[in-house]
Amino acid sequence: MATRVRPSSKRCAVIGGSGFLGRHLVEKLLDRGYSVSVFDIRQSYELPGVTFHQGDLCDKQALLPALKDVSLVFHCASPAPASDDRRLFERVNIQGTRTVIQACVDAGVQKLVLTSSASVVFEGTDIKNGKEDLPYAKKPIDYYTQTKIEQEKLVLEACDKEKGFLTVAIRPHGIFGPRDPQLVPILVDTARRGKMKFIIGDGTNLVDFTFVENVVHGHILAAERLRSDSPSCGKPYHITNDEPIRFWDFMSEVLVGLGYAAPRYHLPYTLVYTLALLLWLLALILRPLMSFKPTFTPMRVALAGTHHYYSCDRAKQDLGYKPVVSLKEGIARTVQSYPHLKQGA
Ligand SMILES: NC(=O)C1=CN([C@@H]2O[C@H](COP(=O)(O)OP(=O)(O)OC[C@H]3O[C@@H](n4cnc5c(N)ncnc54)[C@H](O)[C@@H]3O)[C@@H](O)[C@H]2O)C=CC1
Ligand SMILES: CC(C)CCC[C@@H](C)[C@H]1CC[C@H]2C3=C(CC[C@]12C)[C@@]1(C)CCC(=O)C[C@@H]1CC3
Repeated sequence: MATRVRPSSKRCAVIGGSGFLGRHLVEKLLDRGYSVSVFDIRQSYELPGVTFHQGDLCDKQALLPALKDVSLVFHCASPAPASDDRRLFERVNIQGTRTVIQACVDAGVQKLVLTSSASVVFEGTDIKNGKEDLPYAKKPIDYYTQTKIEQEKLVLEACDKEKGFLTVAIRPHGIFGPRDPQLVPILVDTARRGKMKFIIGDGTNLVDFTFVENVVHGHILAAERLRSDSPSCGKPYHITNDEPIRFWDFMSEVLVGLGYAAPRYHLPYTLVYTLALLLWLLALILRPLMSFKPTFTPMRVALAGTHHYYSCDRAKQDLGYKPVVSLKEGIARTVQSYPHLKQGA
């Protein structure tokens, strides 16, 4: 009888490995002695120990070679939230994730770790110390979040101990750090256009921002602790810095660190949210004629003006998680990594 060769436990694949989080994850996996296969629609770097496979994750035939002899897969690919493209999110995050699961099963992969998002429970209203048992948002704030919910459900429901296919989801929030293409660049662009003078609301709302290395640490712990007898099978885990900070203090620290002025003047939350909603509707109506992207989208205003921070107690208890980089150090390292975004550069 032919015996199936069990893939090496030190060989893994990172789908979305060319992205911000994906690349940090790949670098840490290499440090820890893994050999890594990256699957992404684009290739953004080269590293010894990494094999690149370029393709669309919606294509199972393209995925399979990247999963050959791999026992562990990290799925951290997604279209950028700012694209606000419903069809693209549905195709990649929902149908594509079904394809990823099928490809993993066909290739004999034993563990799948999904990068979900803490936003799957966020509806635009306050969440204080939210735990994983909060229900999924019934009215998600955008298409991105809507499809991240469906994606997480698909991955967690696919966990099958009998068949030896184990899954877990990590829910980070507000990832920042060197090479982030989103948070700091958008913030600096807004400041350079003179639009970062205002604080939305009273400025006291607490939010989680998570240094990328802590997110990576959470993913690796989840993967290494995932066994058929572990409590994490088929479960989601919040991974944050565990240091909620006032949204506007975080923005101010980054801006001041890069030489820009901190926002000072207050605007009422409801007024800004209503204006953002009207602008978003206008952009939607005018889309066939012209394209414009408002900076203050309803999603960003909701994120900037409400409390939303999450408890990591479950990750601490089941995974032994503890942040490895403090918020203070994370901000300092991030600011230092963007010399080209400094005022006057
Ligand atoms: N950045 C943040 O604050 C947060 C991000 N997340 C999640 O973390 C994950 C990683 O996000 P980032 O690194 O920030 O984004 P990113 O945009 O830097 O990386 C995503 C990667 O996915 C790839 N990708 C997109 N569509 C693909 C497709 N059809 N086939 C193959 N590859 C494809 C992109 O090329 C890119 O390299 C995503 O799943 C995102 O939803 C969750 C919470 C917060
Ligand atoms: C213009 C300013 C009011 C805001 C500038 C900063 C924002 C670009 C970021 C502040 C919070 C960030 C965030 C995300 C993207 C970037 C911000 C809106 C996510 C939506 C990324 C994807 C997720 O899963 C959740 C994140 C929440 C926080």
